[in-house]
Amino acid sequence: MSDRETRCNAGGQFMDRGRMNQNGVVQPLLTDLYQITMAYAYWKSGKTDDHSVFDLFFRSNPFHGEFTIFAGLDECLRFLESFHYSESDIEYLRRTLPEGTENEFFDYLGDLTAKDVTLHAIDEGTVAFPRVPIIKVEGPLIIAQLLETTLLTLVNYASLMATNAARYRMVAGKHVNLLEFGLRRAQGPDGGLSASKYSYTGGFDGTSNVLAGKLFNIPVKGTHAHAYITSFSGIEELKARLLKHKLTGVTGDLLELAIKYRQKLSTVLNVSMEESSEGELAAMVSYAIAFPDGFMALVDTYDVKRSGLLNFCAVALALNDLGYQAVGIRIDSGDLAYLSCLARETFERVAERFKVQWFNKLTIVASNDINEETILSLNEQGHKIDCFGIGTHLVTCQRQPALGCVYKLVEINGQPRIKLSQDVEKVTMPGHKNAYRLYSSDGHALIDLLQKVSETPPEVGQKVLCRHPFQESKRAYVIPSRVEPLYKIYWQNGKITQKLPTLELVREKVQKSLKTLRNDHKRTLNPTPYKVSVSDNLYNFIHDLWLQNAPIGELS
Ligand SMILES: Nc1ncnc2c1ncn2[C@@H]1O[C@H](COP(=O)(O)OP(=O)(O)OP(=O)(O)O)[C@@H](O)[C@H]1O
Ligand SMILES: O=P(O)(O)OC[C@H]1O[C@H](OP(=O)(O)OP(=O)(O)O)[C@H](O)[C@@H]1O
Ligand SMILES: O=C(O)c1cccnc1
Ligand SMILES: [Mg+2]
Repeated sequence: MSDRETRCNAGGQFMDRGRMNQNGVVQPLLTDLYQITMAYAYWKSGKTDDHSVFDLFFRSNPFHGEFTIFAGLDECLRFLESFHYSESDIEYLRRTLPEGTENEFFDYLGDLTAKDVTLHAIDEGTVAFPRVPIIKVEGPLIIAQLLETTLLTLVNYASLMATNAARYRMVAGKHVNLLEFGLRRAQGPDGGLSASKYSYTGGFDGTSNVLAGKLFNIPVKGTHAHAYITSFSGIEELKARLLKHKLTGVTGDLLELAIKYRQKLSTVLNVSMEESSEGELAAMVSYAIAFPDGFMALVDTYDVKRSGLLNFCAVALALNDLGYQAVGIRIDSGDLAYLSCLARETFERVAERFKVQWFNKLTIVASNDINEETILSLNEQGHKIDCFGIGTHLVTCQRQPALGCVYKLVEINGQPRIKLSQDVEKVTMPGHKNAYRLYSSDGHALIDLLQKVSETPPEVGQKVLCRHPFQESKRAYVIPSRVEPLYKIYWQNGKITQKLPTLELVREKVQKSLKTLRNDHKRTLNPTPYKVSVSDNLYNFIHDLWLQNAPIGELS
């Protein structure tokens, strides 16, 4: 059994490499069968070592937006590092490929690694745009081809998720906490883990997913479910009601104190005690005893106004008598704008009436089918929510469930390759290219420029002609104030060649990179497209090759 298999089987799905964890499901057989059948045919036809260049790019931005956050590079590099068919992989392939597949091919596969491949990429966490390759893979045709599906699966969802999360962060603003609550609704366990990881990358503050917390060192956060409240039907069920004072250690009766405050509060808040739920009170008292320093309660099980807030404030005031400060509430149904304002007013009134200043700072968490539009609408209406717990729409990427990154051969043995299509958008940009981001004097990204690798890079202060790749009349001169070469070599000679950033640093990079984008590219409604251009030289090269390759029809 290989090293990989031992670790996967013994340690569960993830392998601890001392850095970020690698998903054990990511292995050479996590691919489409056609990669392996092509590999055999390449091998048979003597093409294994043809020097190839593949571009990995997407054709349009997700969510009707004009930017995409590139994520997943770290996992791609770990995949290259561990790329090796185990004995049982080879054994499986022998059984699976057609009879007559030559034995020597399997021996060849058994020795295959990614050491002869060079991978160029833009930095993980950077904003990226359609048609500009985010990864370029260069090396022997057979291995470069075999990497296609796995690299795509590692980049597509990661980038989609990070982009989605970044969009939620943009609409929610800097000061609101965003928690990912999506595991139960995600596309399976692996989708759930990736969602937690990449929503953190995109700008969320934490996740409810405990395994993601352990594996990726993401803050884990949460409240409790309605079941906790409904599991109590009255105060007589309370087995524990005593709590020691935080400072003096003197035991107090939390239930008795809460009942006393509940009575007073019913007048202050003008709600009747009879209408409120005693089961809910009992549940809150018991939860507060379990977590006196972290008391956070769900207040919408019966009625936020008539029951939840009254019971919460009663327990929080009782805790205060015993030297503790409650944390806050979660609202999971109803009109979140109205209820959050009501809760905040209630806390302010209680703070004043009972002289407990910290009540003003209680946290209000809102959840329940929240998406980008809900947050925008809540912002318009005015709300007092400090934290959104977001699940389904975030992790399933409701507005667009897939990013369409593709992996295309653009050069072989120094010869450019072009894939033609009736649809201009789908014509590939041939040849090995470099990409530069050109910035204006105010620090904003102006345009991305693709060139042939043989061309001299654009220079600061020098006028450069930037052309639309397919529309002849669209071109502009740009005098950049800064030129950023977008690619770095991340993998070469069998090694990762850059110091890889931690997840935390990638998360910071996302926000920094987004800052370089003008607001009109980032707005939700009808954002301005960011320009992606080619050099004059590349333009002519593409169009000459296009003409050479497009068959000439005959009319009769
Ligand atoms: N003030 C608001 N403005 C816009 N959308 C809101 C507002 N308050 C809540 N929402 C959203 O409206 C939807 C309400 O959903 P729904 O009617 O299914 O829930 P509910 O009846 O309040 O609660 P539940 O069915 O979970 O008990 C949710 O998607 C929620 O995020
Ligand atoms: O709404 P989301 O964005 O997916 O956020 C996560 C949801 O998960 C929980 O609901 P639960 O599974 O208890 O179901 P319910 O609230 O829909 O009844 C929680 O109370 C949130 O409502
Ligand atoms: O901790 C929570 O409040 C939570 C976690 C997952 C789903 N819904 C809510
Ligand atoms: Mg819900």
